[in-house]
Amino acid sequence: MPDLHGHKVMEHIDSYRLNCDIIVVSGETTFDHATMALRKGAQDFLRKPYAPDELLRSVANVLERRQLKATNQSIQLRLQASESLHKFIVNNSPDMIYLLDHEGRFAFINERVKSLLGYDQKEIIGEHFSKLIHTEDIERAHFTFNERRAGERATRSAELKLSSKNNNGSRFFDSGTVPVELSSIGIYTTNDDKTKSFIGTYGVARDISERKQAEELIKYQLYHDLLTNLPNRSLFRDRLNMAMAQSKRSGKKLAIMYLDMDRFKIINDSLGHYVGDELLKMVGQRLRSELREADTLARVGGDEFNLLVPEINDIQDARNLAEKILRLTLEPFIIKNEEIFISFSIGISIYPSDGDTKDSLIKHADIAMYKVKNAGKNGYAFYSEKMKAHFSQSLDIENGLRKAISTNELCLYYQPQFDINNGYMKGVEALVRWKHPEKGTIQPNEFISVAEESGLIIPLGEWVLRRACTDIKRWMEQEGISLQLSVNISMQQLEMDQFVNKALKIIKRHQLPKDTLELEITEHAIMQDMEKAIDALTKLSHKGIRIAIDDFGTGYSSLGYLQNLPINTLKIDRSFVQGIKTSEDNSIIDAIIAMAKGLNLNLIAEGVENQTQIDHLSRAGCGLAQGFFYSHPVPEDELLKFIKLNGNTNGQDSADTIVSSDHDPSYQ
Ligand SMILES: Nc1nc2c(ncn2[C@@H]2O[C@@H]3COP(=O)(O)O[C@H]4[C@@H](O)[C@H](n5cnc6c(=O)[nH]c(N)nc65)O[C@@H]4COP(=O)(O)O[C@H]3[C@H]2O)c(=O)[nH]1
Repeated sequence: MPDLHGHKVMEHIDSYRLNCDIIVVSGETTFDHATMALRKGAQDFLRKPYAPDELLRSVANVLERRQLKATNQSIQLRLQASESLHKFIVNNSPDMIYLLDHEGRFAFINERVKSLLGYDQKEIIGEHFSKLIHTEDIERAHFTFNERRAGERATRSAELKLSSKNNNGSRFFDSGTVPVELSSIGIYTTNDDKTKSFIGTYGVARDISERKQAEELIKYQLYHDLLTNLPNRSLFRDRLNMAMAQSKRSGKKLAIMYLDMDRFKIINDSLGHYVGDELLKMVGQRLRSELREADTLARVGGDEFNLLVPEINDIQDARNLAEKILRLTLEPFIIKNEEIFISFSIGISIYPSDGDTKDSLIKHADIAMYKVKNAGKNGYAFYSEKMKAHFSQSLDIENGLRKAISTNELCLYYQPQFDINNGYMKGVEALVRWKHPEKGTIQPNEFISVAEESGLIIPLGEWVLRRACTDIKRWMEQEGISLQLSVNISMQQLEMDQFVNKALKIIKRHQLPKDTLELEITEHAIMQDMEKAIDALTKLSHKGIRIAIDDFGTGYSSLGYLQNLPINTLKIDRSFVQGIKTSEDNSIIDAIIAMAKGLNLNLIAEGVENQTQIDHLSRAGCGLAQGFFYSHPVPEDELLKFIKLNGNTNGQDSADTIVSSDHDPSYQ
């Protein structure tokens, strides 16, 4: 190359990064020249003159090196790819992967530590594992890692709680804490003498927050009422157990309150289940917000709540709280723009004086609550031993009555009703009796109230109505007797949505003439739910069923409400009739009769026992009467015997015989 220096050629090759190897063949023989050429990238330097073999060897060497270099490069590339693949896999693992040295310090941790606990990897490398363990679990963590040192096998996985960097990660189950399932394997090296030395720990920690959350939810559901989010019966009993143990130690009393929402069923039935549910939620919230942290309010049934008040000084504390709860119900609850007023019947039992087991305390509070219900609701009562005797008696009656309805132990007696002026029998009132196989005949006063409390009045009332209609229909068809029939119904029956339809069905099936049946309901019962009463009674009245107000004068004694009700008859209560002693001093009963006449209602006096009463009633203008003066309630056969004897069907003849019966123990 006469015009170009070899170095220039090499610079050119270098600047264009030409993929070729250079062997310099030069006439320059100095050492400097040769090193310069090699420094600039020549693979070999041959001095001229050279032997061809020498050049061939040099080319072969360069080619061989070139081949080796290419192989080396490809191995390196593969290694790099494999390393980044492993790095990718490790760092993108859903689990935290770590390596501890023999002192328990992190030698490696994957990137998962950032998303899981908020730390950068470099903040953790070199730190002791305890930095990541929640303080509660430090001891367990040490145990886990030490256990691993005892053998080569992986430890059984342990559940631990880790702490996050900033204790406010919202994704964490319990703020700042991440539950993990951790497994670890000891790493050992084999010494020259074949013994093994521990050099560290390799392990994986898996986030189990979701599983724990699900477990926690299941646990919550087991111990809470999901509608109100209040504790349920199980949790209440647990807390009561604990509170009793605490009371035993401290010597302080505790109170249990059994709260039953009055008339919830009616609200639920009339306004619908949505309103009922909302009401329960709102009631729970209102009560809860006024209680102390340590008190436990639980929902234990549809409309029943239990309240545990631990550590009271004396029963005055419980009294104050019960009064406060009743005050809280004075404000209405507003649901769907509707104002709903509620009240509670509250029974209270005190530990240790009213029981030393949780069952007895709860039961006694329940008994006291029933006492309040029977006394007119909306109040509270403390349990007493006397209540228990009454309660167990009621329970016996309830159980017996339940059986009696299905085994036909009930029967009907009939008490005739007479026209005062001519003595004609106009109708009969059906009165239920319980023919107890051991106790003999039981009077309704002993079981009607229990039937009402227990809800048994519904099947009982249905049985009475059906049987009375069957009887009167038979008398009409077989004996040619035509009488009016009075049947008692209770408010609970009226409140039942299906009652009207059921009653109409029974009457239709028996094809009773219009106006034959008169349903009697007490003034007091109507007042319990005036709206419902008006609605149901109006429907019945439109179908030709007569309505009578029983025990008139004992309730509100106001005629104002009567104008809204489809009433045909007022039954003057026995107490007024029995007040008639002489013919002069009877202003109250005279006023009642005058009012009824003013409203154009039929009047029937109950409990007439003597001629003086008859005379006065007749003078005052009361048309009908029933009572022992004429007849006690009698069984069907006696009634029919009397009618046959007197030919006394619906006012054809006059009654001059007093009907009596030795079947009824009330006859004297
Ligand atoms: N001292 C006295 N008492 C007289 C006289 N005349 C009648 N009585 C009694 O007065 C009660 C009249 O029935 P009530 O006012 O409807 O009062 C009834 C009624 O409220 C209820 N009852 C009876 N049967 C039924 C029924 O089938 N359904 C419902 N819901 N209640 C019923 O039980 C109450 C008591 O019934 P009974 O024991 O049969 O008592 C009857 C009757 O025996 C009298 O001259 N003097």
